[in-house]
Amino acid sequence: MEVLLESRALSKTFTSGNEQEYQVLKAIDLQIRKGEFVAVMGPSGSGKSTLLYNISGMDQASGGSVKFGGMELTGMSEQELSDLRLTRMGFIFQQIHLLKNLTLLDNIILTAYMAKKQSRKGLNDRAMSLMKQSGIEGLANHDITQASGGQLQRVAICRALINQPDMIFGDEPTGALNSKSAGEIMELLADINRSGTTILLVTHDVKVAAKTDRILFMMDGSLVDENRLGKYRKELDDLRAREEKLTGWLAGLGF
Ligand SMILES: Nc1ncnc2c1ncn2[C@@H]1O[C@H](COP(=O)(O)OP(=O)(O)OP(=O)(O)O)[C@@H](O)[C@H]1O
Repeated sequence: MEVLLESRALSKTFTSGNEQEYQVLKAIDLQIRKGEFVAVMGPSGSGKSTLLYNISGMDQASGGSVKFGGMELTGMSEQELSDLRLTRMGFIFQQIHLLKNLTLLDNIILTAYMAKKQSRKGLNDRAMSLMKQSGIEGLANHDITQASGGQLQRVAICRALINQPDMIFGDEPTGALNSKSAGEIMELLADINRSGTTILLVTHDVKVAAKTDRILFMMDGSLVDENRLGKYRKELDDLRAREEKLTGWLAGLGF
């Protein structure tokens, strides 16, 4: 499979208040292939979110290279990065960030509509079809006060998919949900992945990671190990066995 995202010797350094430099990412070499579903795990503060921001062009690396779809991100202007994120990437976070005075459907299409590249009718139709696929088509004209946390995360997933991105980045997308909703969101993401969208997400949750193909383990700014579980097949695979395999692996890494 073709490589979609690649980093080489990616580093990120922050400068603290007293001018001390603090290296959060240390020479990260990473390859994500088209169609993969990858999770990043590791201790708090190990640099997982920073990695996600730097490989998706939300933040600028301090050194090394990041290529997405063959294009070098380091050195792109803010406008170029913003266009790339809007047209080829989708983002989902623990905090959902929806606007309260809009309907859920309008929340889904807002950013794509502001980019003025697609008609309102085309966006509405696509948003409705995504809402249907996500099991929330009945909520199109509701606002954020009329939906549960799990339903709002589905809205955020529809928003992330509105421009048919090549890749979705998720930072703890199930972190604020109860375990039932988290499981359902992961089933939805697994379906989206099966239909071709590459996904990378950061998670602390073994149950979440067990539904991905490959789990990277990050420690102190470096990727130190990975576990290839292979694609999760809902009807055939024993999810409990995948979770146990991961739990044993993580325990071996001291996590
Ligand atoms: N903008 C910033 N300025 C300064 N330091 C930062 C900044 N962003 C992150 N850091 C520091 O970088 C380190 C890694 O943070 P990061 O959020 O990437 O870790 P994480 O593995 O995602 O943690 P968690 O699991 O707790 O979310 C932390 O020590 C954090 O304080």
